[in-house]
Amino acid sequence: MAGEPVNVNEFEELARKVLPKIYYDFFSGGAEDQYTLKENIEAFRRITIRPRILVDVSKIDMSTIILGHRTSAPIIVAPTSSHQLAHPEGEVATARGAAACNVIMGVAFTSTCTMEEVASSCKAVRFIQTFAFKREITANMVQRAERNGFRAIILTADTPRLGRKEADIKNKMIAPPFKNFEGLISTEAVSDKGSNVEAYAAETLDPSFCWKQTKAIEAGVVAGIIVSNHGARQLDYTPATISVLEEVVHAVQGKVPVLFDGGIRRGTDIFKALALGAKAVLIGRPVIYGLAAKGETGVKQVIDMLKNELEQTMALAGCCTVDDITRSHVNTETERFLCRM
Ligand SMILES: Cc1cc2nc3c(=O)[nH]c(=O)nc-3n(C[C@H](O)[C@H](O)[C@H](O)COP(=O)(O)O)c2cc1C
Ligand SMILES: CCCCCCC(=O)C(=O)O
Repeated sequence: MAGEPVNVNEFEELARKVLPKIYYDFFSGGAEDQYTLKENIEAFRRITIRPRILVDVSKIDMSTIILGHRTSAPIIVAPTSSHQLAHPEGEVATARGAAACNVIMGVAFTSTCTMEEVASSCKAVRFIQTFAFKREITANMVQRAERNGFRAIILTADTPRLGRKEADIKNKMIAPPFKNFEGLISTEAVSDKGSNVEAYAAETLDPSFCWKQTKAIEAGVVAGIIVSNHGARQLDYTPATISVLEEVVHAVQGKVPVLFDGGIRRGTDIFKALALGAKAVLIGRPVIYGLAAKGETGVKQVIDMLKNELEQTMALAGCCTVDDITRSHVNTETERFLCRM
């Protein structure tokens, strides 16, 4: 690629060049056959946009309110682990990039900078992500989240154990120290069976956690739902997230906002997800590729790129605000098929 990257896919190319193969494989890979990984991207290509023309689009406003926080666009940085494997400044640089773009930063508990380091690095609105960890780890995380001004807790519910990422197993992927666990478990977790990320998981996750224990839902403390398949890193052959988004939106009946992630690489993808009912989207790998390529600047450039592309899509589709984006602005494959019958 000659010159500066002009889209997210070109940022991935840059990241692939600068990262050691073992880390590029870790960030880019999915579970087993990687069917779902490809589908997360391909399913977006099967959705087409139905623009409105001759609309006054001289002013486009992408801003929105997510769980009470006004942001510049319906974009959130997805919680992803191990940012220092992409760049020495790790999650601190990512959070600063998010803050510069005025979007929400999702921080994984399995980050390489501590929650405290991220919190003191910038003014980004921050959400902390947790797995169903053993109780003492969860209690510690909640107390620190409150103390450090995290505004929401994202509970990742699809990980009673870790998905099988075969590249990591072959590469004998070594997890970096996940510093938030310091004092809670041995951060020297090791395994002789390939990826030691699995050793971390085995030591910290509570696989018995189930619906019986999720009193939170009954108590009404669930403020939102994220439609996600973990970037296709857990159970392979689950459907592309964009293909099930609408079904979830219907089931939720507007009781809480529905957020979305998986395979967003273009502003048109964000537009499609909003048209199918998402309040906002989370972006995982593209942010990591920006971080790997250029640190904080790269994170900002990736988010700005997606914002610019969304703005362009809205203008060309005749939508001045995110609320103007409706279900009738997209056609799914099923609808096109039915039209032909
Ligand atoms: C390298 C990597 C690490 C991730 N780590 C976590 C994690 O620690 N916790 C979590 O809930 N999700 C994690 N995810 C899933 C993301 O939150 C998100 O669902 C996914 O990246 C969205 O798909 P995308 O990468 O296509 O945007 C991770 C994803 C990637 C690619
Ligand atoms: C308890 C360690 C788990 C790390 C998982 C990171 C992750 O969700 C992913 O790589 O995907």
